[in-house]
Amino acid sequence: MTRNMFVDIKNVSKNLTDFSLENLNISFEKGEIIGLVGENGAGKTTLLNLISGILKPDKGQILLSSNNIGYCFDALPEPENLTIEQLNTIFTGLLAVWDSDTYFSFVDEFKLPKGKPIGVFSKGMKMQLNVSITLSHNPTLLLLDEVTAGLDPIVRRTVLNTIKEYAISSECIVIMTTHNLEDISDICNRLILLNNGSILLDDNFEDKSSKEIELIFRKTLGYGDM
Ligand SMILES: Nc1ncnc2c1ncn2[C@@H]1O[C@H](COP(=O)(O)OP(=O)(O)OP(=O)(O)O)[C@@H](O)[C@H]1O
Repeated sequence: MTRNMFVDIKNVSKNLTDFSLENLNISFEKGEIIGLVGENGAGKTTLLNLISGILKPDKGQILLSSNNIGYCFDALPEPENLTIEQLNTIFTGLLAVWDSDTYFSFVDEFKLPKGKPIGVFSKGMKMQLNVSITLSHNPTLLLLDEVTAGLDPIVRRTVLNTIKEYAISSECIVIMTTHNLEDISDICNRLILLNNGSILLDDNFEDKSSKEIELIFRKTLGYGDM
């Protein structure tokens, strides 16, 4: 699949009560898997919310090549009494782009039970379902907010591999926030470090270890070596 995809953020500012993101300029292109890192409160989720349209910029504009966005929040937002099968029925009715076959292929890959209420799922199962839903409407832009937080090493690896495979086969843009620098090392090819609403570092890379990324992170933020 070849698609001409971009996200273009131009002179964007957003003021929240005690936080502001000032005059942000940045672009993303197809094939990029961007790791968005920064300390707690740096503005990572705010930036994802601006890109997705959940938040509107006070100034500037955000241009997207497509509105088919897959936004995976850090918790499963669907009602807990529903089952995987019922969710399929709902999304089939709601979304013209919903692909049931893809949905059930992810559900089967993750070995998730289709008839149980999702509220009884473990954290890892919920995140695997979250990812399955996010990838089942052929999104051209994936926004992933801390999708590996609290996952055991095996589930984390499965989730990351699934995201990477989707990113490569669909040539979409992935923007992923994480506090785990191994996630960046494992699947990303671009690192963005946000601090207090500003971009401190924007680095394209191949094959960097999480240790090397941590050193860059610490150096850029002015912390000494460990
Ligand atoms: N709706 C809102 N109204 C007011 N302030 C907000 C709102 N949403 C976020 N903020 C503030 O904006 C700042 C950035 O929050 P954000 O969630 O974007 O940070 P983050 O980098 O994702 O943090 P974390 O790593 O802890 O998840 C914080 O100070 C937060 O309190």
